[in-house]
Amino acid sequence: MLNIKLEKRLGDVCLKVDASLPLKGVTAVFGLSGAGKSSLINMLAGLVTPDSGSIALGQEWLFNSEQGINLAVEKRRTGYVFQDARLFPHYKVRGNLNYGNKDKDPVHFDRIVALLGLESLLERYPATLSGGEKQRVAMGRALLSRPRLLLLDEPLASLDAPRKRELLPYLQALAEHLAIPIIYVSHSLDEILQLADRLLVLERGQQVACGPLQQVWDSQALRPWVEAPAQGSLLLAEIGEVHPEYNMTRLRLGDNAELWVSGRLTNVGDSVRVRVHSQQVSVCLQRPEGSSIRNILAVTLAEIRQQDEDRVRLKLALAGTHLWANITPWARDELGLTVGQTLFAQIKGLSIGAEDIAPAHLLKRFS
Ligand SMILES: Nc1ncnc2c1ncn2[C@@H]1O[C@H](COP(=O)(O)OP(=O)(O)OP(=O)(O)O)[C@@H](O)[C@H]1O
Repeated sequence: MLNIKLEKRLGDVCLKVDASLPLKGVTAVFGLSGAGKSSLINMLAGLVTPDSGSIALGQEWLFNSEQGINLAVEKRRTGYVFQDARLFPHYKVRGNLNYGNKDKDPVHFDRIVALLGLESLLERYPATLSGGEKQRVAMGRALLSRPRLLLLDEPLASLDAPRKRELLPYLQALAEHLAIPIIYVSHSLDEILQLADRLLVLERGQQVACGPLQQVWDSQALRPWVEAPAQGSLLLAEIGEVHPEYNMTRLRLGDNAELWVSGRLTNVGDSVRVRVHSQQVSVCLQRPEGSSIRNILAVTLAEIRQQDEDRVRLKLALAGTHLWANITPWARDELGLTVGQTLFAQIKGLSIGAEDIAPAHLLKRFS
């Protein structure tokens, strides 16, 4: 495990983290600006010294205040990728990749180049690369030093939306193939959904949650920062078949429940996690007939929570998990909802697209 137990005063903020992370997989660190995300990974890298605590990577102490251990940056063997790629403009991509890399193993070099799709870029200068390509080179350089821990500080933050979409599959490939812990700082839940299998949430330096993504997503920890339209449930599903006539795919949820989503997912049998926006879920007392809505699921009302003046959140038990629906207080009163009753949840097929579906290989492996 990567065991982190740290305290550090940073001006008005006291950063306090106590987390135990697996030695594989992506842990996203989420929090508002100033929450302490960068300070945390700077402490893991050895760039900032904690006031007290310890960091153990497997059997080795990187830092232990009681034992007086504080491994130097270069001895920690962490790879660090910043928001901007920080490449040397006068070196070609090949030179940038090899910079500071004493290990000249060509097999390792080729593997990293292939993983990040850098083959055709090797003889180009950074000035000729897109923002996404530069970040791929920065990741390659970090990985060529064979790090034991990879730290990514909002690597997509400086990119526009198309470049972000272009880089995501490479990050997903890293998450799948690297057998080291990856700490990914982000304040984008979309990115976190696509990449992370664990989530650590910081609020003004305090760790308010740390655990498997689905668990933290479902807890109250994220609620204060997620605007109502972005609220949603994360469900685990298995890809079923593509519709023979329409551009839609069936996902299997368990207990014979299924969900039709937009688009064609052809990896039948693969596990995915799927986000269902709470605003896109409505409920009926009887199974509706003649509806345009493709997904009508029998659910049990598990909880009714008044979120604010305008919104009531319903927790709906379904196939061993649950789904959240946002409705108005008026609808709650008119339907006379009570906990324990059977309802029919309706979810538009069009409301779940590619950006809501992410591979769940890591989640499956570590759960
Ligand atoms: N050396 C320092 N001395 C005093 N205060 C500091 C120091 N370093 C960081 N801080 C403060 O600690 C808090 C956390 O900073 P940090 O950069 O870690 O936050 P962050 O979550 O990464 O924010 P952002 O998303 O804006 O990058 C901020 O209020 C910052 O001003």
